[in-house]
Amino acid sequence: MTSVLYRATLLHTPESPFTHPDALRAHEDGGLLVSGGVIQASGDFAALRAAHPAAPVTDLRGGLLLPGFIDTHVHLPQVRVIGGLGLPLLAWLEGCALPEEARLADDTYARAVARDFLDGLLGAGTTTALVFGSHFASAVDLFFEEAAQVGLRAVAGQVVSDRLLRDELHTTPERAYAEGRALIERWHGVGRALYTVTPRFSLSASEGILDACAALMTEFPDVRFTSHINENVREVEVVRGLFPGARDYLDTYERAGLVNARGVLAHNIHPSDRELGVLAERGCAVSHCPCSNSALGSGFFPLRRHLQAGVPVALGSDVGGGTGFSLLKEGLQAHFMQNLMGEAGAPLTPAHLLYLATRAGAQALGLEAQVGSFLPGQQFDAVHLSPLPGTPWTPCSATRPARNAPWPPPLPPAPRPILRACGSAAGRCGRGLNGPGRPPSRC
Ligand SMILES: Nc1nc2[nH]cnc2c(=O)[nH]1
Ligand SMILES: [Zn+2]
Repeated sequence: MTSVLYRATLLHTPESPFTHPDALRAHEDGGLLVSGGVIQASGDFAALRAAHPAAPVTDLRGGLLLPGFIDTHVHLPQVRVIGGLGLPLLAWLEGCALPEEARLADDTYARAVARDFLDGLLGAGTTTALVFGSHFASAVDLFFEEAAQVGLRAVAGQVVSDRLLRDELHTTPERAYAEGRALIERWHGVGRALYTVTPRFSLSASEGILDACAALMTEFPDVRFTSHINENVREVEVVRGLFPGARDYLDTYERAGLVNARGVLAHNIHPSDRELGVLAERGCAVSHCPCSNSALGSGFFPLRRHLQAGVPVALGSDVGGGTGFSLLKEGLQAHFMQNLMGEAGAPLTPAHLLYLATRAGAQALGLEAQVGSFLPGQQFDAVHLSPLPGTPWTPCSATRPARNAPWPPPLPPAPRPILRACGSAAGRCGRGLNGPGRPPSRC
C-alpha cells in the first residue's frame, strides 16, 4: 500500500501534561507518514523524507496539524437551540431544549437536524464525539446513518427518561431496553460507530430505567455509558429528594451498577470527596463543559480537586447548553474559568488545553489506541488549522516565564510621599495637607 508523507507544523500530546511537564511534542517542520489511513511514523520532516524518499508528499505548511478534536459531551437535538442564554438548567431544559427535542419525533426534521449537527462538529475540527442522541429511536438510527456518510467517529445512543420531562419524551424500562438492544445490534462496532447507553440524568430516570440501562451494559460489555451529574445546585437537591436512599448523586448510578471505566459523566461541578474518590477508583471520566457552565450559570468546575483525586477529565461542548462546537473555544473558557477561581483553580497552559481536547477525550472513551495523538498505529484523524490566505501569520514570540518565577517582579521601593492627606474627610480641617515627613494630622 502506498504511503503518503504529510508535511506540516505538528503538535500533539501523547502523554498528559498534568503528569508529564514535557508532554507537548512540537515539530515546526514536521512529517506524518500515513498508509491506509494509519499513521506509520511521525517526527521531523527531514528525517522521515530521508527514510522514505519515494513517498509522495502532501504539503500542508502554513498552518497547524493537530489530532482531530474529541468532544466528550454534545447533544444532537440541540443544534438549533444553541445560544438560549440566561436561564438556569431546569428552566432552560423546560423552556428551550425539551420543546425542540420533541420535534425529532418527525424523521424528516430529525434528518435535517442530524445534518446540521454533523456540519457543526466537522466544521469545528471534531472527528470523534460522544453524542447524547435523541429520545426517539428512529432519530438515533438515522443519525448513525448520516454520521457514517460523513465519517464522524460517533459514540452515540438513544436518550432514555421516564419522568419529569414531557410526555412525548418519556419511555418505559421495557421499551428502553428493547429499543437500545435493537440499536446496539444494528450499529455498535459498525464502521466507526459505537453505542452509548444514555439515561438523561437521575432526575428524569426511575430506578427501573437505570436497571434497564445496566442490563444493556451487562449484555454488551463494550458499549459505553454516559449521563449528567452534579451540574446545578437545584438539580442536585431534586435528585436527593427522588433517591432518599442514595448517599449522593453518583450513588444513584452506582447502585444500578453503571459507574465504571466505560463511563463519562458530564459536568460534576458540585461533587463530594466521596464521589471523586469513587470516580477515580472506577476510572469513570468526567466531561468538563466550561461554556455551558458559564451560559447556564451552573458554576465553576473544580478541576484541581478532580486532578488531585485522580479522576480522568476531558472537554465537552455541551451544545446547545454550550455556545458552539469549537473545542478551541472550550479550552479558552476552561483557562479563563480556572484563572478566575484563584488558588482553587488549576492553571492551564496551551499544552494542557490541547491534551484535554484530544488525547484526554480518547482516553475517556477508551479509544486511546486509535485516536487522540500522532503516535504510530493511530488512525490519521487530524485537523488542519490554516489561516485564510492573506491573513498575517506571526508566530507568538513571547517567552513564558518559568512556572514559579515571581510575577510581577518585586516593585522598586516607593518614593517617600511629599504630601500626605491629613486624614480628615476631604481635608476639611483647614490645615489641608501635611508637609513632608510630618505625621498624619490628628485633626
Ligand atoms: N447541560 C445540560 N444538562 C442536562 N441535564 C439533563 N439534560 C441536560 C441537557 O440537555 N443539557
Ligand atoms: Zn449535557
